[in-house]
Amino acid sequence: MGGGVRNALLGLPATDLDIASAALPGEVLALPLPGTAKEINRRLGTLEITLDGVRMEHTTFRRESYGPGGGHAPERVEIGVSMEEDARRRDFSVNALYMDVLSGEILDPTGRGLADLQARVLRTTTPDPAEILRDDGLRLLRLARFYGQLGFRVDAALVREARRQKGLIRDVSRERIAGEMEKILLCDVKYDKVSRVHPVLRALELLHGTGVLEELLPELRAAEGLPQKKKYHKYTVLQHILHTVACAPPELVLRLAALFHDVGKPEAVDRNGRMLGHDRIGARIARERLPEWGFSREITEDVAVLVELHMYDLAGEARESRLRRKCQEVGYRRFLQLAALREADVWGSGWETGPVATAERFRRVAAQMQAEGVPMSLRDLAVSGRDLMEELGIPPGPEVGRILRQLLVLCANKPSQNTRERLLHAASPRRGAMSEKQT
Ligand SMILES: Nc1ccn([C@@H]2O[C@H](COP(=O)(O)OP(=O)(O)OP(=O)(O)O)[C@@H](O)[C@H]2O)c(=O)n1
Repeated sequence: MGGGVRNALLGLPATDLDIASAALPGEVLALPLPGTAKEINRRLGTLEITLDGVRMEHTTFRRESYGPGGGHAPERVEIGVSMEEDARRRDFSVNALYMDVLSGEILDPTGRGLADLQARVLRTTTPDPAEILRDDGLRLLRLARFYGQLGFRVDAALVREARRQKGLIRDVSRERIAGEMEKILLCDVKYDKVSRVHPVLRALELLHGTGVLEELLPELRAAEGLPQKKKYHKYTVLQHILHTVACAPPELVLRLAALFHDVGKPEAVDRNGRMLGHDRIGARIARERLPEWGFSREITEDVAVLVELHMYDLAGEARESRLRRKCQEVGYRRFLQLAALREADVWGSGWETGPVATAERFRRVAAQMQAEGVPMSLRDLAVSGRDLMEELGIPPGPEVGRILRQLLVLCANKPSQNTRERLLHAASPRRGAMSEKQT
C-alpha cells in the first residue's frame, strides 16, 4: 500500500514495501513465515518482516486520533479497524491506494485515489484538508516533496489550507523536520524526469508559496522582494536562492549550503544599499537554524563553513600559492564542495550554465596538490612534535604546535620539503622567527 502502490502505478522507482492488513501483530508473528518478523513499534502495531533478504513493514489497519497541536504521536491508536478507516487516517489520496497481494487487484478505499492519480493531482484522503494537516504538521513538508518528486499539481483547496495552517510546522519534532527536509532537498535523486522544472525547485517553490519555508527560515521573508543589484543576476535574492539549491549537486550539505548562502543578504544591506558581510551573517543564521531543524552538529558546521567561504576569491585574483594554502586549511572535501557551490551560485543566477572559471581553478589546484602528495594535516608531516623537542631541544608548550603548523603551511607550496631532514632543518635556524610570527 501507500507509496509502493502509487509509484508502481506511475512507473516510478520503487519505495519501501509497506503492507497493511486486518491481521493483528500477534497473528502475523505466529505465521510460519519463511523469513524473520519482529515488532518495531508496539503502540502502532508495526512489524518488520524480512523475506528472501527483502525488508518490508507490516501494519495492522488502524485509526488514529490527535489532540490539539498535531505533529506528535497520535493521542489514541485503535488497531483492528477496516481498510476504509485505515485509508482515512492517511495524508493524500494517491498515498492511500492498496493492492491485494494475492490477486494483484488495486483497491481504492477513499474512492478518490485512482482518479487523482490519473488526473495527477494531490488531494487529501478526506474532503477536509484542514483536519489532515492538523493531524500531522509534517504533511506540509510531505506535500511539497510529493509535488516536487511526482510532478503533480496540488488541489487549490489544499494549497489554501496549507497556507492557512503553515504555523503547524513549528509543532513538528526536530528530527522529523530534518528527515523530511533531507528528502525534499534530494528529491531529484530518484525522480529526475517527472517534469520540466527541477523537482527540488518545484518543492521549494511550493514551500515558499505556502509560507512554510519562511516559518522555518524567517530570514527569507526579507529576501523576497530584494533585488540582487548586480547586472549578472536576473532574479530576486529569494528566487536566486531557490534556483541555486536546484543547481547544486545532490549532496545534502551542498544543497543546505545553497539554501543558506545568501540568506544573510537582507540583514547585510546598509543604509546606502551596500551589502557587507552577508557570508558571515548567513553562516551565523545557518548555525542557528540548522540545529533547530534537527540537523547534527557536523552537518551544521559543514554548511556554515561553506556559507562563510562562498565568496572566497570571487574575482579569481588570488595567487595560486594562496589558493593552495586555503585548500590545505579547509581540506580537499570542503575545497571541492566550495567549487561546486560556486558553480551552483553562478548557474542559479539564471544567465549562465557553462564552465565557471573560479570553480575550475579550485578543482585544478586541488588535483595538483593531491598528485603532489601535499601534507594536509599535522599528522601528514614527516616530523612530530616529539621530534622537534628531542632533535631541536624545543621545550614542550604551544610553540611546538606553532612551529608544526608553520611547517605544514611551508609544505603547501613546497611539498618536497616534507622529509624529516628538511623539516628539521627548516625549523631549526628559523626557530626564533617561527615562534614570533603566528601562522
Ligand atoms: N505523515 C505521514 C506519513 C505517512 N503517511 C502514510 O504512510 C504511508 C507510508 O509513509 P512513507 O513511507 O513515509 O511515505 P511513502 O508514501 O511511502 O513515500 P516514500 O517512500 O517516497 O517516502 C504514506 O504513503 C501515507 O499513506 C501519512 O499519511 N502521513
